[in-house]
Amino acid sequence: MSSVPVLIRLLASSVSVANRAGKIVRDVMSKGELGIVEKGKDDYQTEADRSAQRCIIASLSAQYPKINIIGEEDGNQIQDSNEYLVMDSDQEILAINCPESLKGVEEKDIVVWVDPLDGTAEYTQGFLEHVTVLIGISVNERPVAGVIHQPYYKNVVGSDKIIGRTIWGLQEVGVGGFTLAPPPDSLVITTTRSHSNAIVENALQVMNAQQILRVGGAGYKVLQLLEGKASIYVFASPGCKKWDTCGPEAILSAAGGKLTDILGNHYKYGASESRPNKTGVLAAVYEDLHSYALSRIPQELKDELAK
Ligand SMILES: Nc1ncnc2c1ncn2[C@@H]1O[C@H](COP(=O)(O)O)[C@@H](O)[C@H]1OP(=O)(O)O
Ligand SMILES: [Mg+2]
Ligand SMILES: [Mg+2]
Ligand SMILES: [Mg+2]
Repeated sequence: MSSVPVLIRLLASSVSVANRAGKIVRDVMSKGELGIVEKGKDDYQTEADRSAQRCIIASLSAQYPKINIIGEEDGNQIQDSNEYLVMDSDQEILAINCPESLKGVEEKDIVVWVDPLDGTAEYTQGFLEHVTVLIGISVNERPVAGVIHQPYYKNVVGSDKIIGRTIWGLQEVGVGGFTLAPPPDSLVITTTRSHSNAIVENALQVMNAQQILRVGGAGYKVLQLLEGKASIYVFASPGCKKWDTCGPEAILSAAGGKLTDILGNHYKYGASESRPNKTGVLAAVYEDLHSYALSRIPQELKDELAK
């Protein structure tokens, strides 16, 4: 067990803890007491965000004390979180052959970005399939592994109905938990449904898209790219933060895709980086779609966001 490199063990633990966090998200909803707190304009937190984060951070920090773990929500009372401790590891991930380049990674080299519930606005409004739990693992400022868990995904396996699924990605290994599909035949853009503004709309208009999907969450939109439901994810606004993109970017790049800001630059995921992704999000599985979108965005709009 201890011969398994820490990065693989951490990804295996992240898959297990994301599953548990997803159950917490469902349980809070079915109890019906969301405990909504307004953090800012169009920015909410619920009991599900708080409890899921406590579960993830308590579980990972108990097992990996030297890793820097950064979560979206404030105020983690780790001391009374024992009921939430998840010490399991996903066996399929544990069996992965670690890429040579990641074998020597130590706990102190790793920064983990946690979004316990991505798509909080949609969660409170009943768009439950948009909700995800995101765990992003970065090394040397780059996302190398990640997990997107969908607590409300409906699966039918034989005669059994299974709720929830977990998607993972690891640099140089690939992705799992779903089937990668080619992009749609026509240009389909996916974007925000709850954080739009004039600049966001301007960046959509110039794309000449056949269809614009307005859905919640960075995790869900990246999944739409991976499953061939959308061609490009365009969000020309500063609202997303490092925990929104670290996990999804890791999975997208493990699948050969690309996530950048709207200027085409990669975000860095070191612990001292500022939290907001100030210059927006542009993502696609295919390089030509990403560069098409990049070429369509007017320079004035890029300058406006980069200001
Ligand atoms: N203006 C904003 N204020 C707070 N969070 C934002 C904002 N814009 C985006 N986000 C975060 O980025 C995610 C993706 O954005 P969108 O759904 O608008 O495309 C949101 O679900 C939200 O994450 P979270 O729900 O975890 O707070
Ligand atoms: Mg939030
Ligand atoms: Mg989020
Ligand atoms: Mg969140």
